[in-house]
Amino acid sequence: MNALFELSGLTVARDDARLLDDVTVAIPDTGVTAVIGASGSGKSTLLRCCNLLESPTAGRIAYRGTDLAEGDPRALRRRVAMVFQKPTVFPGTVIDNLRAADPQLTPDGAGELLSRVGLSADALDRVADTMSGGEAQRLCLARALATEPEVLLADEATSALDETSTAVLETLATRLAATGTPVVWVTHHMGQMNRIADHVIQLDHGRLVYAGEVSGLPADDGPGAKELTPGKFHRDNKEDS
Ligand SMILES: Nc1ncnc2c1ncn2[C@@H]1O[C@H](COP(=O)(O)OP(=O)(O)OP(=O)(O)O)[C@@H](O)[C@H]1O
Repeated sequence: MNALFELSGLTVARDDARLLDDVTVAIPDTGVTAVIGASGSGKSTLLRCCNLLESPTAGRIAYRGTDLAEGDPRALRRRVAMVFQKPTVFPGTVIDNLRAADPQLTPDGAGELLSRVGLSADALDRVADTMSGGEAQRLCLARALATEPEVLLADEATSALDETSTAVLETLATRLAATGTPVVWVTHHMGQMNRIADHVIQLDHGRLVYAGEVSGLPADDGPGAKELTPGKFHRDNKEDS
């Protein structure tokens, strides 16, 4: 299997706590990989390491065979785009936001990006901070796609969104993956994992507890399991069963 990201002994320690503890795993270079686990299990930290927003205390990450520590973080982030739980729009209009990622973007190109995330091209001249949370998140996704990234990382990107916006983002993720742009998607929701993911990485207290296909997850966590309750995602937690 070709690895998109290869994590070797990845450890992140802060204030005597191990946010990630000796995680060794290869994230496949195809499809959607869901990163799951209870609140505080280290999902965001893992994703942030993949984008050089966080530095490991020990271990290494290779991106398509090249050690991330050897690269330029800004150049990497154009190739490995990331969207976060809370959308952050820049001052100015929608097209200003998109041009922050690609200064050469034409109005037609910008309209095309908006249509990919289910926003109307009429929104190009809207003041970005007047958008609803769901619209702002879609704009952030369009902005992330403006650099034509090789990979999309999404950290709980739909957790504050309504069903319509969630469905748009999920569809986009699976389409991106199907057209050669792998997606790594942090989620609390087993339903969402089942809808979009091909592969899963499961963390528990900073440690890797499962990596593989969705169908191979243990019954408690696998297809059909109920939604995760933050802080209650442990296979041996009888309250969850
Ligand atoms: N800079 C830091 N210093 C100390 N502890 C931190 C720091 N950043 C995160 N943590 C702690 O590390 C743990 C892992 O955090 P992380 O955000 O990676 O988990 P998560 O699985 O993404 O959680 P959630 O699902 O709630 O977003 C948490 O207990 C968090 O409080």
